[in-house]
Amino acid sequence: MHLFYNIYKALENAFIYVNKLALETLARGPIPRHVAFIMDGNRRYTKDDSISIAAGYLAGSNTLMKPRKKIVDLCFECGINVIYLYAFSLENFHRPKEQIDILMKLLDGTLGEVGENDPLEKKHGFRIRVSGRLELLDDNALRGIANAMNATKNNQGKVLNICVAYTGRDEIASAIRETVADSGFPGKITAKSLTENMFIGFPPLDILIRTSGVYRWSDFMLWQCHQDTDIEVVGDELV
Ligand SMILES: CC(C)=CCC/C(C)=C/CC/C(C)=C/COP(=O)(O)OP(=O)(O)O
Repeated sequence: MHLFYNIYKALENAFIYVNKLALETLARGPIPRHVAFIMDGNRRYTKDDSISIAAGYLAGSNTLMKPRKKIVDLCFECGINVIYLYAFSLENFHRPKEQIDILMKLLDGTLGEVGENDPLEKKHGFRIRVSGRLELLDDNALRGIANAMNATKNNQGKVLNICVAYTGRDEIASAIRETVADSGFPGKITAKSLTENMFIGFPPLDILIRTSGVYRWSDFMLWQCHQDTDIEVVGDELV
């Protein structure tokens, strides 16, 4: 028993050391500043492990949001200042209602916990912004979202953007509508005026990561994937 415990401890220490080394190596740069994640493959993961879809989404959410070396923690530790998550697309509304309800409850559960006693938020002091057609969400999700945005609204610097009820094309269409409504004149539509009316706005993306091994864009952040130095950054607190 004693021998097994020693082997276990040695492996644990080796793991901590390798982890630290990997982080230090990564931190030497260059570090991307703005990174987006398409959080795909949660249902496929449930088939391999024969667990419920709810458990699969919870595992996905925990992999991102839990403290101690999970994705958001690691990104902020490495010096990435702005993270974007694609948590629910407009297309996802076509899924079975029970699956939509699972995700809405998860948003409420995870975002509803953000606040004073949340270790991840305490460690990094990041702001949470949620973008998309929030009016299409149910009360569960809206409650969690309101809590997270409110609890972190005074935080400066790091930002966790969560896109819900979102697609990139809908964002662009909505920005065109807003720009015309603001100016009353289609001639006022420019790349800059549209940027100002996007749900997410800027800054542009450095890296887009899709989990699950599938190579597809899925209509995420189409506008922001373009690096254009001529466009003024909107909201300098995001840079
Ligand atoms: C708090 C917070 C940010 C929560 C997010 C939770 C989460 C993991 C959302 C992902 C939702 C989703 C519809 C993924 C895409 O396909 P899929 O993974 O459903 O299915 P697939 O395996 O069929 O591609």
